[in-house]
Amino acid sequence: MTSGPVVLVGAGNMGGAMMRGWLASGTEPGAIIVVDPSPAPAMAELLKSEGIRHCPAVPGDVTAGALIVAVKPQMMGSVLPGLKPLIGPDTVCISIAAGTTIGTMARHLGDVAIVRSMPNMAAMIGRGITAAVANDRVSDEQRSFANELLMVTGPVEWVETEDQIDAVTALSGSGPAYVFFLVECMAEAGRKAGLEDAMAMRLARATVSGAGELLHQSADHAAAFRKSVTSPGGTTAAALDVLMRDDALQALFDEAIAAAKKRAHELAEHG
Ligand SMILES: NC(=O)C1=CN([C@@H]2O[C@H](COP(=O)(O)OP(=O)(O)OC[C@H]3O[C@@H](n4cnc5c(N)ncnc54)[C@H](O)[C@@H]3O)[C@@H](O)[C@H]2O)C=CC1
Ligand SMILES: O=C(O)[C@@H]1CCC=N1
Repeated sequence: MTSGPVVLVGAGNMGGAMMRGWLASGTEPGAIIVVDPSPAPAMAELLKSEGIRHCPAVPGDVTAGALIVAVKPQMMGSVLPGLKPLIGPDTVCISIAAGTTIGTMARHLGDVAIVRSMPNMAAMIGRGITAAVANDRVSDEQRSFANELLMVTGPVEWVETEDQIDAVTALSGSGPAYVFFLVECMAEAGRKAGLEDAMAMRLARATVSGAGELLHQSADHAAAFRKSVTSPGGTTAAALDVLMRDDALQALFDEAIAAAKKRAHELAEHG
């Protein structure tokens, strides 16, 4: 099954992160083929320097061992039909696109082995988290091959239903953006509290990345960390009283994640 090359369709931010992960984990450049009509200059340079075959259009002489589709969701409908020639009886097709369902992929690609996955942007530094679901055409061997290809950007969680992938998209797929916005909000609040702009941003960034690193390095519950920052009657308690009042922040997150999940369903409908 692994005899065919790994064909990456779309070498942008996410596809590029995966490709760099494959190279770092020892995949031979000759075992990778990239299909992308307009890769960014840095990516085009990397393909050249690594000696990775770059095809601006789908090649006619390749049967993929794994086919990884990493184009924008809105492109999926126009890109998928052209990928059929890359698929042989043993190919496992892996999508990382938000929203596009296994059903939509099968409509374009045929009754083939399909894994729908959702990584996140921290894949770019090998610190992502990916969830994946497989259709019933995926063999154990194909599933472990897919797992190997996905885990180069961080841990992989396998879920049972596609509905869960939409929830994953809303939580961890889009999640880095919520954290970046949190940094922006904290910095702005710090500025209003009297700090100079750039310093407020430096403090907010370092706070969020440091807290993230604590979570990364320890298995302790987030609530346990929160409690150890919070002295009774102290400054943190005063701030948390505001953030937790009437479940304010929780209610906002409930609404935000439900909106993202709904959007994933809408993207699926337009697939
Ligand atoms: N950016 C993120 O944080 C995350 C993105 N995703 C998913 O990953 C997918 C890709 O997103 P990004 O990497 O951010 O997008 P991107 O815009 O950085 O990359 C897309 C790439 O596809 C290429 N492309 C365009 N038309 C093509 C075609 N016909 N054939 C082959 N390649 C083509 C573009 O040249 C570009 O290099 C999306 O479906 C998105 O839902 C999933 C998780 C996180
Ligand atoms: O915003 C999006 O649609 C994609 C999916 C997860 C992160 N970015």
